[in-house]
Amino acid sequence: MVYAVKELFKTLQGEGAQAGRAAVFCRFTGCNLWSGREEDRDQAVCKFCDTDFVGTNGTGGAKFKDAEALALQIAATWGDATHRRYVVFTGGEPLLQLDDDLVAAVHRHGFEIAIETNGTLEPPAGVDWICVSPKAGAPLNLRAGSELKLVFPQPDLLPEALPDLAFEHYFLQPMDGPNRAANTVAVTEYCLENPKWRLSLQTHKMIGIP
Ligand SMILES: C[S@@+](CC[C@H](N)C(=O)[O-])C[C@H]1O[C@@H](n2cnc3c(N)ncnc32)[C@H](O)[C@@H]1O
Ligand SMILES: Nc1nc2[nH]cc(C(=O)O)c2c(=O)[nH]1
Ligand code: SF4
Ligand SMILES: [Mg+2]
Repeated sequence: MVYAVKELFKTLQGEGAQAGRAAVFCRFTGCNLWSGREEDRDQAVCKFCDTDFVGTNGTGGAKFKDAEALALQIAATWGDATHRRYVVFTGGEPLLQLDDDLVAAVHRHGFEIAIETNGTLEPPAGVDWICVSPKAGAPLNLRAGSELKLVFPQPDLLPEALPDLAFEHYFLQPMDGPNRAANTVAVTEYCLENPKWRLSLQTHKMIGIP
């Protein structure tokens, strides 16, 4: 199939349990919880998104004609190092496009595969690291994985209201926007009282990398 990619770049994973690790980020175009247009934000299921995922005009963005073409570009973006090759599929919502063919192609190129997903859709088999970030008002269908990363606060999706889940790690990430400082204080207090949860900061924003 053809894959629509907004941007493709190498950086450090900024968030969650893999923070600090070198990774190629493949940001797919499109999401099932928001059109990406500012005029639709108020009506969207997910209203706080910090990301432009519309079109294919970002750094390294393009339409790729098949899985091998995209895997080759991911490998070229990573460079020569053969050790700890890591790709993060994000978006937008990556599970609208990530399929068995692409998983197989990037595995053939020696990559571990991570996804950042809103948890509404099932992933293909073989994904090595699954980060689920549930959204208030959207179905949480993916209830197990490597890490749960809940953006906080979402008044209609508080941590204590989550159903039974089976993740290896549980993170709260302060919602970025006008209240980021207050949200960071609130997450800190929540983690102090509820040690199941850990603070995830968006460290890439702190150091000015993508
Ligand atoms: C842009 S989303 C793309 C992947 C997927 N659609 C999802 O929501 O998980 C990547 C990550 O950024 C988080 N995120 C989005 N907007 C944010 C904000 N304003 N503050 C903090 N985290 C945010 C999401 O919850 C998710 O964990
Ligand atoms: N450095 C960096 N780390 C990230 N972790 C998750 C991101 C995302 O937008 O999915 C992201 C991102 O956009 N940049
Ligand atoms: S689900 Fe993810 S990509 Fe979609 S609007 Fe929300 S944060 Fe953004
Ligand atoms: Mg981001």
